[in-house]
Amino acid sequence: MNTSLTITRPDDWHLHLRDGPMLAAVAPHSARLGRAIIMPNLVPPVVTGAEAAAYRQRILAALPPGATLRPLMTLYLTETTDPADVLAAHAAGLIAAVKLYPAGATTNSASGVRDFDRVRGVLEAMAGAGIPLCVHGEVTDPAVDIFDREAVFLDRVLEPIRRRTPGLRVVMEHITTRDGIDYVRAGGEDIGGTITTHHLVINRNHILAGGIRPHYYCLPVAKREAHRLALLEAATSGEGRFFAGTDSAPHPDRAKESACGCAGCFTAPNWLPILAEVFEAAGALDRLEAFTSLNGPAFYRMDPNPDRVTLTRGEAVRFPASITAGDETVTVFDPGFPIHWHLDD
Ligand SMILES: NC(=O)N[C@@H](CC(=O)O)C(=O)O
Ligand SMILES: [Zn+2]
Ligand SMILES: [Zn+2]
Repeated sequence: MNTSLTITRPDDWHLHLRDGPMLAAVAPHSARLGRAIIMPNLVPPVVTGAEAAAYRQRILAALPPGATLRPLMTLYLTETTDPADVLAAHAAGLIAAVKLYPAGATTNSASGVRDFDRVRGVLEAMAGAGIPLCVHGEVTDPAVDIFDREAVFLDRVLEPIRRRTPGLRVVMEHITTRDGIDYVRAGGEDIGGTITTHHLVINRNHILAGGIRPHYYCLPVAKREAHRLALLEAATSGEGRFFAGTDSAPHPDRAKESACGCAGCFTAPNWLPILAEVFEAAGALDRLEAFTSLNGPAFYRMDPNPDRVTLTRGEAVRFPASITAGDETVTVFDPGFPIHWHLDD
């Protein structure tokens, strides 16, 4: 049995760092990554290149001394986004991607896209410049069952967009279904997909059986076990088009433990040890590095990080159940089984 594993320093290709006191509290938990794609769904959202530059400075200021994390900024796509601003921000090295939220699909998505025809010009400009579009892939049609919203999005929204925008590079974020896995697999060189740690661990029973568990509620909502197994198979396959994006999405406990609890799991403190445990159980520890450290940069056309980290297996590790952010507490994702791996100092 492996007792230690040295891999290229991991990246996180989907991370929410928030702002203000929450940013100050959560940023240190991602400080030892190589890079992270920073989600722009602040209130108000990060829409322009200038806003992304300012947010990047706030993130850097929140990181502890010696942090290795390099934030890769994204812009929040709106129906009034200016293609020239996107191109300029990308050309200046300020942004790595643009994020598409269907309006109303998830946390802080009210400024997102309602009419996809209105973003045609931006998407064509992005295709021309090779700028990836990161997609929250769920339809918002209230007539569609919440467990079907990802699969329906592929047919109704994503496939038409990709067909009429040749060359557009797309990351299907936080895939939760076998349909999503199959779509990305069949989609050619221009599409990749992130898979979260929590979706490799929980299915919908974890949220709903034996009492409602708000800390397992995130969007897209976890699906039935067969889907989790499809995600696990894809993540551990080593295939280049699948890579780790934690979607670590901290919310105050007060906002989650509520009659209308908000969506998001906070995994930044323990996602890598959990992944090591999950890959070990699947007999795929030798493919962890591809998922956390190699496939993502290859899709984003970047080099892997130049340095390495070591994970060590030992006694079960106790992670804090929650952290403090200003006056709030934020519960850390509990995988529900012991974790024996930790990241060495
Ligand atoms: N995943 C979530 O459940 N929540 C994310 C938004 C998102 O990534 O959809 C958040 O910002 O809280
Ligand atoms: Zn999302
Ligand atoms: Zn997210």
